[in-house]
Amino acid sequence: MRFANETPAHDLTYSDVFLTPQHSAAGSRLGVDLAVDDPTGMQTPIVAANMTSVTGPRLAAALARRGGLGVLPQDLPLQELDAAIHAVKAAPTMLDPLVAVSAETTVGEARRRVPDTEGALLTLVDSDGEPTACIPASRLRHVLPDAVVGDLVGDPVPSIDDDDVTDARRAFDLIDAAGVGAVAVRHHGRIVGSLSARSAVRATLYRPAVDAHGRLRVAAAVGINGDAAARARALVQAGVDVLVLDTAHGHQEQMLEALRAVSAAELGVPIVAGNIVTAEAVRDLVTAGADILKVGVGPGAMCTTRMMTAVGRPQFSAVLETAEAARSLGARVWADGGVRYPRDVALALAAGASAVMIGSWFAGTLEAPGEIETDDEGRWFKSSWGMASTKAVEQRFHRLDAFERARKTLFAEGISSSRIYLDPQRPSLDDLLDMITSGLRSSMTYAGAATLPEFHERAVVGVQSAAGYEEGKALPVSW
Ligand SMILES: NC(=O)C1=CN([C@@H]2O[C@H](COP(=O)(O)OP(=O)(O)OC[C@H]3O[C@@H](n4cnc5c(N)ncnc54)[C@H](OP(=O)(O)O)[C@@H]3O)[C@@H](O)[C@H]2O)C=CC1
Ligand SMILES: Nc1nc2c(ncn2[C@@H]2O[C@H](COP(=O)(O)O)[C@@H](O)[C@H]2O)c(=O)[nH]1
Ligand SMILES: [K+]
Repeated sequence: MRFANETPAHDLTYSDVFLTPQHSAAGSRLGVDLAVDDPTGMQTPIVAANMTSVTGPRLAAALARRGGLGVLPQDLPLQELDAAIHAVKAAPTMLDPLVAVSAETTVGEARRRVPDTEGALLTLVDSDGEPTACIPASRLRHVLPDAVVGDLVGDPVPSIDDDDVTDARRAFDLIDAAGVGAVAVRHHGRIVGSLSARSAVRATLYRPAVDAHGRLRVAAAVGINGDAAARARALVQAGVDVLVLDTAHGHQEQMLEALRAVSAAELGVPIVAGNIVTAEAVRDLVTAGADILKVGVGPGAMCTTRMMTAVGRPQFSAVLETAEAARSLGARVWADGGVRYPRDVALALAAGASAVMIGSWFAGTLEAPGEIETDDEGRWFKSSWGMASTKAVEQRFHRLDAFERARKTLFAEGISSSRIYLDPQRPSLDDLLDMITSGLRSSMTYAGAATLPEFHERAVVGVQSAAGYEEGKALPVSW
């Protein structure tokens, strides 16, 4: 990447910069390869943050199915992490996962689990948990919320055989020929999943991130307090593919000790560590054993660090400088935090990040762990909070006595409660990924790049005024 004019004298963030179009030989946006240039096995450069309100097994599986990686948070007890890792490993790589409801489930509850969007299905299960029929979520439309799903079954949606699903194009044609948005998928007559026409299309655009056994990949975070190496070993034994050593101030002695210990354990998985924002921190953490650095102090949507401490660094410059330092040592960086538009993802990758970590944006999806709530105007939202907020600190240290817990909460550097609204047009993670990756694919062809390393090499970045940034926004009503 190079700047179009002289290298700026001060640090910049995403909205300060723009990409200039370059001569392109890339024929089509569909020909762009998004495979990730780091050792994690990702096929799409998107990581879901290790935040309790963002990444659980459902979101991690949904993201890995599209080539990205979910990082399970360090605050979960080991037993729960173990179950979450197993759930991701058991999840389908191609089919849509079943959302099971019983005949007694109320319509209100079913609607909160599967909103009425194109191709959305509910799967009715019997008392043994065995799927008996898939029905479209649209069937719950105009029905009172206290009715039960069992009374609405009627004709189930058509089904196809799982042999037909190995070829996504053929599966799409079968779904299309059936005249429905989605079908049930059967193996020897038993319902094993469902597939929407959109998912069949997506299967031709994304490659899942899978391990050597063809199972979806998943990462997990480890804090720096306690025996980090023992916890890391337990996680790898449970099946984790990538470890993320994570603390607010990654350039500290406790982190370096934890990194040395985890690295010495030779667990055979890539080690990500952070958060940092300087080239000096890159060198220290790589020397201690990090393969990838997690970069970003203060850009996060739930983060109050900059206002509390004045510490941090505008994210574009932080990524640019650390990525260069990391690449010179054979390491990589992930750009963590502050991503609000697809353009921010493109800019982080142009600056040299191998992947981009997203938190709050993904908290507002169907797949995020929280329940859907409804505000006074009927709009759907999910609750989110920062991992350094009073709420998170109280949860993390619930085992400490009240006095010690009170001392810890003094240092809160995050928001305890925020509402992340679901976009009614794009309520699922898949919808957001489509938006992000189509923006990115297009961005890459404007820069004349067919792969992410080429994008980093060829990108030319300009610096803009606030008015220049404002000009780029769409106008929903006339001016
Ligand atoms: N990217 C970002 O900008 C930030 C991210 N976070 C996220 O919040 C979560 C919790 O992280 P964290 O608060 O580090 O908790 P951890 O549980 O990981 O503990 C941090 C340890 O580092 C010590 N420490 C020393 N200086 C600092 C400092 N300036 N900030 C924080 N700890 C310090 C703490 O001791 P003691 O408590 O005694 O001081 C404690 O022992 C993580 O997921 C982290 O990524 C949090 C803040 C900023
Ligand atoms: N200073 C704080 N940073 C936090 C907190 N919780 C999470 N984070 C960081 O934000 C990113 C995600 O950024 P987003 O803009 O996509 O939401 C996450 O990975 C952490 O690094 C917090 O409480 N305080
Ligand atoms: K912030």
